[in-house]
Amino acid sequence: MSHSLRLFARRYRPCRLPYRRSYSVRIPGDDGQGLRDVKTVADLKEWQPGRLVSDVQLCGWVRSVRKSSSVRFVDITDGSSMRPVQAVVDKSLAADIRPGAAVRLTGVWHSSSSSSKTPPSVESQGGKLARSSVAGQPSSSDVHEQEAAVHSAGADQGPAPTTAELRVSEVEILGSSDPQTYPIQNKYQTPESLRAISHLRPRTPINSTLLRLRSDAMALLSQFFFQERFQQTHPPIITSSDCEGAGEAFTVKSGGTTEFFRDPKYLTVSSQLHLEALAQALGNVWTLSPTFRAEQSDTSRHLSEFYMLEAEMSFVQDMDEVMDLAQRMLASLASGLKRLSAAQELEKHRLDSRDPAERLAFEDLVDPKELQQRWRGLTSPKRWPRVTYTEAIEILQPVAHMFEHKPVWGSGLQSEHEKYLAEKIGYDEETDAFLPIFVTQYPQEIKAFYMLQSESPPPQGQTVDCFDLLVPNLGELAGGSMREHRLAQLEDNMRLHGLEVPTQRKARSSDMGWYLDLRRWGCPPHGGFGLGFDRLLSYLTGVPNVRDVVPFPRHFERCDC
Ligand SMILES: NC(=O)C[C@H](N)C(=O)O
Repeated sequence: MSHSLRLFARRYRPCRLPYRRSYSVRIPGDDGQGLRDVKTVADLKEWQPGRLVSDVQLCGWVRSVRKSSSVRFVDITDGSSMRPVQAVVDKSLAADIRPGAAVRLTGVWHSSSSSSKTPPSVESQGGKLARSSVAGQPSSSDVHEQEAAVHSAGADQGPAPTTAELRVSEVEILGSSDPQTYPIQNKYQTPESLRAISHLRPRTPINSTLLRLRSDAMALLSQFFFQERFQQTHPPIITSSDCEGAGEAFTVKSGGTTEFFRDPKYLTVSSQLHLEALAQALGNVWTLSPTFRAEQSDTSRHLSEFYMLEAEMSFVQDMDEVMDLAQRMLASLASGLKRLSAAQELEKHRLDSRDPAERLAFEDLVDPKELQQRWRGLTSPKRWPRVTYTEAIEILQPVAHMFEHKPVWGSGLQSEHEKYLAEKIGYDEETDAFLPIFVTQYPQEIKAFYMLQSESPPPQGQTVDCFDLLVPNLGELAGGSMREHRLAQLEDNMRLHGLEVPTQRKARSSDMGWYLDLRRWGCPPHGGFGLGFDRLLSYLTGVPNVRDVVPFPRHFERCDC
């Protein structure tokens, strides 16, 4: 090594980065090397070091404050668990600890039985008595009272067993809050009223848990596809085509007077066409991307901006393989979620909730028995039922009087039909479960131009190799198909659907020439599906309105912040 190189090497010798904790909980002596894996409130609540530990630092938001004559019982959350952790703060230090405030508290962590001051019974705004569970000790897990709502009561009583808590010696207010104006109340707030404050809604216990479940689901899906050797890809959001057939597109406009991209462009209604291009290079691909539809449907199932999970498989000839993948993916997701805290907390705290406001919030969700039937169906080892569209119409026609729209071969299935089929065909008596069902081979005319014609259509008319995945209450959760991979047939399909078939490839073309190109060079048989991620979450959690599983919902006439 030359002298100058040696000097350079010495000067820029790699050194260990100084370790800075960026977690909400800090345990003294933890050098970040994983000696103690206590990083969040969720970890802290579980932590049983078997001794008192001083200088524990806890950052979080105050969920509630309860008063006794000498101390304040403060519930602190950092968003990592549905239930807060309890901090006990001397009255003299607690003046600015208010619901909603961001704080850093330092103190001694007690995780075993010791003597402590016993707090009062507390009464909520609604006048209902909120009880604590452990020998009269307020526990972070069962009462959530606004400071303003709490009546100071009773003298201190003798020693009692305690739950885990931080006995605080130092208080820092990192972001103050005025409880008189703070819109998140510890009383029941309807889903509609919370939707009007979507920037604050995630601070409520159920909504923050739903967002954690959403995050868990994304991680599990990434893991699933990674193990299946699918490549995760990023198809574009701005696209040149609005004629995919999936729904009304939003047009993209810049502020200026000229057309920014020369031709009109749109927000994507589905990543499928671009995924097909990527699948022809990478094999099997998937994405979980924002998708936009300008439909004016003001229903509990529709959003203008939603996340769609789409997968595309190359060298697949049999649509059963695509449906098998969809089933395997959902089963793996549901069983993975069951092992993680967000789903477990939603299930457990629905049963053990003592706070009247929280109980009311849980009552807004689908009945727990039905929810269990859904999860049992999703994780069932049985193959989910598969019926053709023609068979589905035959099932629906004898009960046509039950529906507003007549089930007729050649027309699309209405959501009332889909829900009926899902309940009728999907219910598995043996396991008391709702298996999702696949309805396959719809008439060609009512489906998108890219779908492959079925080889043996029914006498009623031509069908295509496609499927919809239906579940009770929600209807369509996913849709997929085999794609027409032959150029001439694809062009015919486009004409049949009234789409212009581009004759020449033009530079910067906004037509479908690029999509036809894919058929010109090495296009194997392929197929895939798209699944409404937000709908899936609403199905899994029992949240009846898809607007409540999305942090910032956008839908017809609403795009608040
Ligand atoms: N990737 C897919 O198959 C989804 C389909 N393009 C749809 O929008 O329903």
